[in-house]
Amino acid sequence: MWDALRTQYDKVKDRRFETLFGSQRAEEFRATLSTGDGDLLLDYSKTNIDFEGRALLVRLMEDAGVAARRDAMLSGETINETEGRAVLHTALRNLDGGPVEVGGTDVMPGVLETLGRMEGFAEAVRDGTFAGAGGAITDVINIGIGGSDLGPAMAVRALAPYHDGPRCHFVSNVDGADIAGVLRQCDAGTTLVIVASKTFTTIETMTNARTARAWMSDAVDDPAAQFAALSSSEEKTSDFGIPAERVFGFEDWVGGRYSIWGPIGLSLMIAIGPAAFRAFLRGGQAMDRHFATADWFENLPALMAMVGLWHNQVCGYPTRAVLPYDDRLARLPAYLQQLEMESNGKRVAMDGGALDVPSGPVVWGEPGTNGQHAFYQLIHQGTQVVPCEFLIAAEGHEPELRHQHELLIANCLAQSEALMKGRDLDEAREKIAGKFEGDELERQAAHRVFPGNRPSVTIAYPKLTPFMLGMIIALYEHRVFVEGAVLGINSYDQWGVELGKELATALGPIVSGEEAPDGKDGSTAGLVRFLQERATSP
Ligand SMILES: O=P(O)(O)OC[C@H]1O[C@H](O)[C@H](O)[C@@H](O)[C@@H]1O
Repeated sequence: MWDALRTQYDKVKDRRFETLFGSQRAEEFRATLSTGDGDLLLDYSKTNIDFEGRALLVRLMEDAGVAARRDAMLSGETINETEGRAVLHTALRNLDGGPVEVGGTDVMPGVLETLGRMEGFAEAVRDGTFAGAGGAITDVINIGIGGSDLGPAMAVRALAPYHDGPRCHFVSNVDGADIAGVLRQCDAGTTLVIVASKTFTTIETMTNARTARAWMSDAVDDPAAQFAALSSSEEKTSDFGIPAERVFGFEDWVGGRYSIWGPIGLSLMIAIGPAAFRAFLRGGQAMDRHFATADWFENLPALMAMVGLWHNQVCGYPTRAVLPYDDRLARLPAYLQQLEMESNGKRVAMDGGALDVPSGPVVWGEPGTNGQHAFYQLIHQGTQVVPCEFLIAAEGHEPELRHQHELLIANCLAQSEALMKGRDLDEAREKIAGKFEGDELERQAAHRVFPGNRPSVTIAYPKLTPFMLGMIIALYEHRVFVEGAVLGINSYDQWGVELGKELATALGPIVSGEEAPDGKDGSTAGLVRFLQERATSP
């Protein structure tokens, strides 16, 4: 099927897809998920995918058995084969969807019980029933990294208009600068520290948690009373001294980068309240139902995956830019970097054999319009094609600034139009005709040509509500699933992060001077010496 797709690409690669727009293209190459809480539209008509290409992409998914694998995931089978686990983050948002079994046991009673405990605790923090030594909680610090940070940090920022709880801070980096900057803003007597770590062994998180505990001990008599833990290892949380009533556990079938929907979302729940958090879950659930049942031609995650596979594995475009025209989604690109690149950045298929196609693009991005004044130059005129993904809401949360939102929309739509249409030499000449002549006119005009024919998709929605954010995140999760299933890889392990961790542990005593850097390569040893010699504090 890849060969057929490559042949299709060779056939269409010099065609300007702008010319495809005739009677029906815009309607045929978009899909909408309509719900009572808002509609989500995916427009992928500004790509070089035509009816033939799309039919081949659907066959690619069918040949890979994506539907069967999807059903296996949703019904709790052990699809994460390299770790021997089910993949069931969908159960965390299965609010009224009936039983989900893992190994013959329904997991839903446990999921709903934990959700209820989280809600009770979040309410108590919000209404002051749960207080610190100095009174009602004013600040919450979530200490976690990777999946235990990026989800809540992204969502808390995205849903800022719904905040009516204490302030939320996020500490992730082992660089002391991160925690020092946050602690400076908080009063220990009125701060709740949430230690978020699925494994409760991650060195950055445990180091920051100990620093926070020491800071708290200096100010309050019982620091453990102002700590909560989110983890799948309840034994380790009690070793750290966090009482069971403030430990919110989850099972190993929730992957770190898919964990925002459960206990790892506690800081978000405290910020926006349990009702809004449930709306977020319902948004995810609406996308799950759509993904499980919609025809591939209408299925948003599948269509997003088809576009992704076409651009990276078939056309060979090495990166993809995520460009939210929604400032509160500023952390979405970072969140998606983990979701997509940690899930599908793999060179070996499930059977251990090498992949014969690229493993997925580098994902990057920044909110618009900021990026327009920075890296869009390369997107428009650089030598490589960067498929773009635009996100835009019909309205913002600032009705009094409607004129600014209209400018935002105009800019977003202008970018995808410019990428598609470009500007040819004649138009470029015309623009500057009065200013230059002869050879100089030719030279100057060449710099003002935009090749165009550069693909993008646009995701549009009414407003960034908790429900809508839930739909958007679940859309991306299932897109990753479909791409991984087509590539035949396991999207749910992450062995690629292990080697660096092992080497960092071994380098610890060398950096602190307890051991000599003997045996290290010359570059590493030289860097250790340079940094040791220039450190002025012990
Ligand atoms: O939640 P934790 O167990 O502390 O893990 C935090 C993160 O670190 C690991 O190295 C993984 O690469 C991530 O997938 C994970 O989200």
